[in-house]
Formats: sequence, C-alpha cells, structure tokens
Amino acid sequence: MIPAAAREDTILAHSDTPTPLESRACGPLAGKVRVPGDKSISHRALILGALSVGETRISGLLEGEDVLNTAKSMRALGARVERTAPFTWSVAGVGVGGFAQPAAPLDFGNSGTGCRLVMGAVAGCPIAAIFDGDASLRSRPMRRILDPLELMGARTSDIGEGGRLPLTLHGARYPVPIVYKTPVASAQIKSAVLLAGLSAPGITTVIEQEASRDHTELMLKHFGAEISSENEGSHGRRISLNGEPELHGAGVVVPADPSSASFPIVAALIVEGSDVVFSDVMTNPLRTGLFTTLREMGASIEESGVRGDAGEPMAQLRVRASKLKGVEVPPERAPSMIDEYLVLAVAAAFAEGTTIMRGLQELRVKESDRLEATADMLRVNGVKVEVSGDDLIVEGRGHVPGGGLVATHMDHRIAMSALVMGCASDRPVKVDDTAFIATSFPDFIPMMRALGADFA
Ligand SMILES: O=C(O)C1=C[C@@H](OP(=O)(O)O)[C@@H](O)[C@H](O)C1
Ligand SMILES: C=C(OP(=O)(O)O)C(=O)O
Repeated sequence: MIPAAAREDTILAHSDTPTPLESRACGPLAGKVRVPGDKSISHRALILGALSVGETRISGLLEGEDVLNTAKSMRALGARVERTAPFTWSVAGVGVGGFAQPAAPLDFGNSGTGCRLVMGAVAGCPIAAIFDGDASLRSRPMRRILDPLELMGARTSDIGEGGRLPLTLHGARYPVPIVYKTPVASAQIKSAVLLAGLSAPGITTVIEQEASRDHTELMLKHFGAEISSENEGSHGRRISLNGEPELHGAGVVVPADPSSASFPIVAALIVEGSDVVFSDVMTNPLRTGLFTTLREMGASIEESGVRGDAGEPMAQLRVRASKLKGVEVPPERAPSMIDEYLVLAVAAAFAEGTTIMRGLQELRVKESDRLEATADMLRVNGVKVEVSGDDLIVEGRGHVPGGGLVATHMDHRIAMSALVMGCASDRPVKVDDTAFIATSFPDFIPMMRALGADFA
C-alpha cells in the first residue's frame, strides 16, 4: 500500500508543459456522476479545522491543486493535516490565534480563495508570513483584503506593485474588531475579515450590499462560533461574529461542487438526446444562480432528494438536453453565479436569441480577465458576442460553428467551458492548455469521456 503522504505527492504533481486538447461533437451524454467536493467548502474546512481545538474529520474533500495548497499552508502554520483515505482528511488544529510562524513562504498557486482566507486567519496571529502564488494570482488585487486587515491591526511589508503578491503579512498582536462594509460583493473579503475577527475581542461586523456565498458563516457556527446574520437592504447581509470563541474540531461532509457540476450540466443541455444525473450537488441558494438562469432559458433540470449537512443543502439533479432561449440576467444575480458566467455564455451561444448578462465587473479580476477571455473564446468559434461596459451580450443562433483555438490564460474555467462548447459545435474546439483544470476539477476530462464526450 502506498503511504498517504506519497499518494498526496502524486496528486500534487502536474506538468509544466502545456497540454492542449480538442473537443469534438459527440453523441448523447448519459450516466450518473458525482462531481468532486465543493472548492469553497473544502478550503474552509481545512482552515477552520486548523483554527480549532481537537480533530476535524473531512470527507469528500476536493483534492484539487487549489485546496491542496491550502492544506500545505495549514501544515506550515502548525496544524497537523493528514490524508487518511481518498478524499478523507483529518486536521488537528492549533486553536484560534495559535498559528506558528511558517519557515518558508506560503505558496497558494492559482488560488485566490486559499490565499485571501489564509491572509485573514494569519492577520489575527502575532506572526509574519510571506504570501505568494503563480503568475495569475500575482496579477490579482490584494488591497481589497489588506485594507480591512490593516484596520484590524495587521501590517504588510515587501509588497508587490499595486498591492499584489508576493507580500509579507504581519499579523496583529492585539487585533481590533471592526465594522466593515465590503466595497464589492465578495465572500473572500467577508471571510478574511471574519477569520481575523476570530482573534479580536468583541464583535466584528461585515456589511455587504449584496449577499455573497455564506459558507464561512455556516461553518463557523458548525465549529462553535457565535455568529449571526440579518438582512441588510434589499439584497444585502449584516454579519456579526463574537470574537475569541473556542472552536471545536467537527465533522464536515463536503457536498459536490455546483460550480464544477455546471460544466457537465451545460454539456448535457446542449448535446441532443443527453440525460445525466448528478448526485449530492450543493444547492445553497447563494450558489445556484446558474440553475435559476438555465431554467429561465428552458433547461430541464429536475431536483430531488434534498437534504442537508452542517447547514449546506444538497440534492440530486437530473439534466436532459433542452432547447434553450436567450434571456437577460440581472446584475444582482451575479454573486450567486459569479464563477458560472463562462459556461453560461456557452449555453447562450447554443440558445436561440440574445442573452444579456449584466454587472460582470468582478469577472475582470479572477484567474484571468474572464469578461474578455469569454468573449474571445466565443468569437474565435464564430459566435457573435459583445462586451459593453461590464455587460456581456451573446447572440445565440441555436448552433456554434466552432473550429477555433481557445487561449485559456491559466484559467481552469475557460478551459472547461471551451471543451464543453466543442461537445456540440459544428467543428471541433481546441484549447491551448488543460493543465489548470487540475486546480478545481482534476477528473473533469475522464468524467466527461465516461459520459460520452469526444476529447482527443
Ligand atoms: O469565497 C469563495 O470561496 C469564493 C468567492 C468568489 O470570489 P470573490 O469573493 O472574489 O467574489 C468566487 O469567485 C471564488 O471562486 C470562491
Ligand atoms: C475565482 C475562482 O477561484 P479563486 O478566486 O479561488 O482563484 C474560481 O474558482 O473560479
């Protein structure tokens, strides 16, 4: 038997040379699958486990590169993190405020969530840590996280141009609780402030104009923190956390990731005759904007067997190929489907009529400028598309000519969206590099092939 650590190294390995792939029109997709564990919940389970006293047992953890980098960072900060069986991990934490000074820089690879949440957790400990990542992560804004953390008493030095990585974060010796209004709807900003607030005496409050995913709040409660959330305005939330709790290790069952499921779901909708069942898909309403939109477009997505664990609902989804029509997606839906616009744009290209997606400014600061990259992906495959300010307008003609080579820009979701498009386009669609798919959905290619996709 291979020891757990060696197996983990095998998972971590990925090629430095680009691996292109072509996707060709295929016959009906069929089968029943469980996509990997939710990425957001996997990061949080490791971080909260590391900040707790006692053991946290996680089942269904996403073993993608982003999450594995978070696991490594938790070890570097003093927690014991072990893979005990496939997708099953055990964390023995150090308690709130108990992180040790890491001996080497923390490398988060491609992962904004891992980097930014750990910044919050480190900001509440009297240690210094160097944060770094790959070229994509080094290009993403960090000021949005550092601003509130500095108000709480943390400090930065050796910081990259424009507040970017690499940087050194010096945690606060005496963290101060704050009331913070997030400048944009971002669960990463909210979570960083709440994680720093764990070490602050008194109440840390985050106010968001538009509610972002609430996994941090739900999981903090599950681990024993006193935290409350009330509505703020028409779409917002006001979240208050009582500082200095004793967090206790807890069991976490990670549901299947709806953002990962969105790729085979759209593939099943656009490939004629398809019928695919997805089990255990998380259906937290702050994550299901894509399903709402697809249903408005005419998609057949049947939900059954709704159940929940630690406040996170999940269900089985049966998806059948459907005739889609263009729709207008309102800007206030953006936080609940922020990572899904790329694959929605693919569905929109196969629909009849125009789809207008409004208020997508946040797409510009993801792994790539996803607004431009999505438009380019469609354009090189013969789809009429326009970026107008922060809106994306796709003219659906019921079919996609294809034949293009898509630049993935170190962005897993561009790669997967383009491969989905090729499943039903007139000519094949090629992507320049599939390596980054391993950050969030390592089994995407074999799972799609097993359903009937023609990738070569
Ligand atoms: O908190 C999280 O787990 C995430 C929040 C979102 O980012 P923002 O907080 O920047 O919107 C999302 O795009 C990302 O994939 C995961
Ligand atoms: C934006 C994403 O992730 P992150 O911000 O963690 O890099 C994503 O997975 O689409």
